[in-house]
Amino acid sequence: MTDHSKAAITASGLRKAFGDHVVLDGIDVTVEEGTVYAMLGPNGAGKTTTVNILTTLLTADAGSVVIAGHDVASAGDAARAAIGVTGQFSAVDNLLTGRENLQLIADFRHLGKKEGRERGQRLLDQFDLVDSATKPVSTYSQGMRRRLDLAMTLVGNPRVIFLDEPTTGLDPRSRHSMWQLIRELTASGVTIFLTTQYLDEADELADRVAVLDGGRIVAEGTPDALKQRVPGGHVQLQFADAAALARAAACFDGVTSDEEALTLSVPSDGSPGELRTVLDRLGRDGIEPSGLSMHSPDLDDVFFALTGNGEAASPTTDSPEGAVR
Ligand SMILES: Nc1ncnc2c1ncn2[C@@H]1O[C@H](COP(=O)(O)OP(=O)(O)OP(=O)(O)O)[C@@H](O)[C@H]1O
Repeated sequence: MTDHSKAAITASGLRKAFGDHVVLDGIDVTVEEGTVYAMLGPNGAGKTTTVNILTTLLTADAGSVVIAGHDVASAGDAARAAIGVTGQFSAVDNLLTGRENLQLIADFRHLGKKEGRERGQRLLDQFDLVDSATKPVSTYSQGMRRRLDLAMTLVGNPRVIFLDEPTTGLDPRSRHSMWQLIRELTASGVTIFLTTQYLDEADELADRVAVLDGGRIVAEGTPDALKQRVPGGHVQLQFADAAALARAAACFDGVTSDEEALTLSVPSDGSPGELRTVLDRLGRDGIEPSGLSMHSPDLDDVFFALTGNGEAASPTTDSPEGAVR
């Protein structure tokens, strides 16, 4: 990885309450230039509130925010000039075509006719929207709308981009194409702050991940470092019938058995030695599993261990594979 020494986003001691509901209870965020920072959290954890404060749409009750070297309290305009925001609710105008939407933003940014047209064309190319450029957005698929929304964010050439749940509700193919676009943006030096409910998305894209829960950041680090913090590795054993499953379950402490799937999860560090111990123990009672697989801890394990609130994290839209369940 490149050596990133400058922070694109620094927030310290952010607090926000709505009435007596404390949503953010003193959070600190540092995002290095040219990296992807993912904020994870169950529904209602305060992710959008954080994005709104970092992007100056909302004022914090306490704390400070510096974006691309500009303090939002004293140099809000300069901070805003450096950022682009793509929210959960698309900003595109359905009645206009893709090209017209891009042109509108270019005009709004006073880019000048020629430059606006050229930048719009480049973005249509980059985001694979050329064929639909002259069709009204009302005819676009969800994935196309999200791509156009992100393209519109890029018209102003922002150095820091905020993506609030960029792939919620997208089908797997559209998610992957969005991920690819995000990777290309970071490769060009752009800094990305994204919120997501999808742990695999954070794992795929983020250099650092923060888990927000109860108004605080309960864990922060690289995806690998976070995975090392929680147990979650296990051997999953499959059995041919319920009787074998029950006998096997009695051999170990701390196991989880699934009587419908006829599987047993035995906590393990995933080493060959531990696997041998498990199989030897079953062998002593003459129990033979019909299949087995090893599982290393993943971000799901981190999330559930740290938030204790897995159910609340279920997305309200269709969940693509890898969503929080
Ligand atoms: N303007 C507001 N007035 C009152 N309460 C608010 C306001 N905005 C947000 N909240 C509350 O603050 C809490 C955090 O909301 P926020 O939208 O930041 O969460 P989130 O983590 O983004 O959730 P989701 O994943 O559902 O988008 C919620 O309980 C929400 O109801």
